[in-house]
Amino acid sequence: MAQTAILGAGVMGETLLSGLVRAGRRVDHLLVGEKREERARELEDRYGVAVVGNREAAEKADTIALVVKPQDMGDVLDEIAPALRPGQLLVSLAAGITTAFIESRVPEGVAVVRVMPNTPALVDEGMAAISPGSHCSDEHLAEAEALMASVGKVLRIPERQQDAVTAISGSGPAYIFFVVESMIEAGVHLGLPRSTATDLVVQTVVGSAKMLRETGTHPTVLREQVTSPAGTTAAALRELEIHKVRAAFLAAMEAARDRSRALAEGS
Ligand SMILES: NC(=O)C1=CN([C@@H]2O[C@H](COP(=O)(O)OP(=O)(O)OC[C@H]3O[C@@H](n4cnc5c(N)ncnc54)[C@H](O)[C@@H]3O)[C@@H](O)[C@H]2O)C=CC1
Ligand SMILES: O=C(O)[C@@H]1CCC=N1
Repeated sequence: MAQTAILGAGVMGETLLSGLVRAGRRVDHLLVGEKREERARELEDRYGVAVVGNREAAEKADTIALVVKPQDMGDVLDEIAPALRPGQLLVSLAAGITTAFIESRVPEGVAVVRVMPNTPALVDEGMAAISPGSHCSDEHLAEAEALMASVGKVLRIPERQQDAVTAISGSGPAYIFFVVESMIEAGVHLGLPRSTATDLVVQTVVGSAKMLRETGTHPTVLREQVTSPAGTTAAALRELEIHKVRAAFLAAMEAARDRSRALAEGS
């Protein structure tokens, strides 16, 4: 089977690595490039995977996942470019970085796919949006799709939508965790033990997400089903409207989209 390399094994790189291992990918078909020595040893111990230099990983692998921070992408591409050959596939998971930027730094004929993943991939419930670069065959795109499908759902989108997608599903888990934190704190203010509040909130979020997915019912309808006339939910939702939570989400996601665009310009 073809070799896959993961360059940058932080939060997202390890998430992808662990997902591929769970999905049955043989460890001797995987290579990791990781700058931090201690982190490299940790991954070798945990997965039995070979951690090698970026250049060696790029020489040996057919598919190379780039999972470093956007600010480190230029350096990594400059390091591996001399080892790359036409037909290899680069799959970038970095926010903001365009396929054009990557293509401009690697030999012609190297295929590039841009992906926006998210951390629920750690429990095989990831949401990844993928877009092909300009020299990417259907086979290359299918290969990138299969890579990400090992840790969740995959959607093919035009690259111009990637900044908006980053603001929704890429950063989205953080918004949900923020809501969860806020609800737990509120529960504590209402006098519940923290552990009770945590159990209540986590199961409520999981149950609500499952309803959305399994019933396919519009969220507005599901919300109305909970909202009795002159009841408790109506009282709570009025406060959320007064505090402009809907507008706050719009502003937050516009800021995330704009930040993704700025990352593309190297800031
Ligand atoms: N964490 C998240 O929720 C998401 C992250 N991403 C993207 O994934 C990428 C990685 O993000 P995280 O894993 O959160 O960051 P991280 O900081 O946890 O991991 C980056 C890793 O790359 C390593 N690294 C840096 N320079 C290197 C080099 N020259 N060679 C080899 N390794 C090198 C670092 O030591 C670190 O372990 C970013 O581009 C980010 O935009 C995308 C979607 C979600
Ligand atoms: O915050 C970030 O820049 C990365 C990209 C999407 C989620 N985390």
